Amino acid sequence: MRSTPIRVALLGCGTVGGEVARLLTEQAGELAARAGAPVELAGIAVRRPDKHPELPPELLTRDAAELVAADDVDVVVELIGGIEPTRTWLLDALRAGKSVVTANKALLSENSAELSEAADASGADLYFEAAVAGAIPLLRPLRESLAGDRITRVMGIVNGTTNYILSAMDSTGAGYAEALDEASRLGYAEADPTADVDGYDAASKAAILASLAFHTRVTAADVHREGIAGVTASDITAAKMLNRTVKLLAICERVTSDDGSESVSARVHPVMIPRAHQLAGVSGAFNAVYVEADAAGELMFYGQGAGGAPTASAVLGDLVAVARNRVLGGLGPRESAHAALPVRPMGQTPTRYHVSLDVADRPGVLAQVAQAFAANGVSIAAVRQRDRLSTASLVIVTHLAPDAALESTVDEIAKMDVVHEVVSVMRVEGEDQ
Ligand SMILES: NC(=O)C1=CN([C@@H]2O[C@H](COP(=O)(O)OP(=O)(O)OC[C@H]3O[C@@H](n4cnc5c(N)ncnc54)[C@H](O)[C@@H]3O)[C@@H](O)[C@H]2O)C=CC1
Ligand SMILES: N[C@@H](CC=O)C(=O)O
Ligand code: NA
Repeated sequence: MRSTPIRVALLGCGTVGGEVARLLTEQAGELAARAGAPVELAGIAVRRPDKHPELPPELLTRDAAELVAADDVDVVVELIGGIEPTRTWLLDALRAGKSVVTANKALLSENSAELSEAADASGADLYFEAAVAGAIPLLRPLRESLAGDRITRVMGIVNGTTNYILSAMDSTGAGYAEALDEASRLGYAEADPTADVDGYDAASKAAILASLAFHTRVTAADVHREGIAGVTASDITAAKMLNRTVKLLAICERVTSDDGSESVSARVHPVMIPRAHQLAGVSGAFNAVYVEADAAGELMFYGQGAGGAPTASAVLGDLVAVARNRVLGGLGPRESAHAALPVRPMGQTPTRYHVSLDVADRPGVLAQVAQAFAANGVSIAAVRQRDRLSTASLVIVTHLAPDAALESTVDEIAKMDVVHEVVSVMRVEGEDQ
């Protein structure tokens, strides 16, 4: 084993950073054996040193920029979050040839091109396994194991906080605010939990997944985003009546047009899925992601998607990889954006809708509603009555159609005199058994 240590600057010592500091210290011997050199903390940047009596005081600093610039730092592990000043610190580190390990999906989904270019220019590594689906090894399989395959779809639950809330609403009927408070207390939520509930966090992750899967630069701004704030008790009830449940999904697809041209679609929104679907059984802060590839077929990745220790596991895996590269003189995977596929707008993306309506109880109403679907070119897969005793409740599930056509159909229906209330509208995935 090499005796010269790999020196690590740790930026941030909160939920994830605290666990990284603990594991780095407790498992120093094991990590050194795996990395081929001792992996040592050079310093830890924190906001309030007095709040960290558990850490050696000589390691603590309030000056992250100075720590990043220190001559004896080889690797910067960033666990603060947000765009600035972290972007500047990480660019400074990479430009100085220091490798970076980060869990910061918000930053990566906006600035990964700039960060990757800085890493390439100086011959440094940029690793970010913890940024998507916490502990689950997902980005490494996409970047490395599947580098020889053609990925067509990546779909899954990538936000633990919203999954925790939706699971609670579905199983115990717990209130939204109560479940969110609990998710924050357990360390799953972002510092500002609107990033979770409004879908920003999942959209950042979708951008990272789509970029890696389709070898194309996709940013958070390219991802269609809807959060769970609009999911009502009526939606949950409507889903239950269809033997379905509601999940917030990130869906990244390679779409081939009739002329053979390819594009990328990336979206995050609530979806009704059958209870028999494997994603329906993923509850609490767990995440699960399906990957479909031409040769590999269907793969599923499942595990803890949030929380201090699970996320720290992914960070430490990256840190060992970076340390090994330093010891052996190699480099980790580089950005792969050669395909440069265009991003398809949501309106043109094929989706399926579930629409639940309260309508006037008289003959001809169903025909009138069905006509609105037909006029927009949307074909209906199934119609049933929500309440078996009344013809005044309709549940319609469509076949695939461009999302914009489905949206205009619903707008049209909502304005009809015979439609008393649009009880629930949600996209659907998966076939009923
Ligand atoms: N908590 C989780 O389950 C997961 C978090 N992440 C990401 O990991 C990163 C960290 O998340 P958490 O640990 O949950 O956040 P956190 O809020 O618990 O920790 C961030 C820490 O950074 C400190 N900090 C803020 N500004 C600072 C500055 N200028 N200098 C030094 N320290 C500063 C804060 O005081 C806080 O202790 C974020 O990018 C987050 O998105 C990724 C996956 C899972
Ligand atoms: N806030 C995030 C944390 C992990 O990425 C989540 O809830 O999934
Ligand atoms: Na991961």
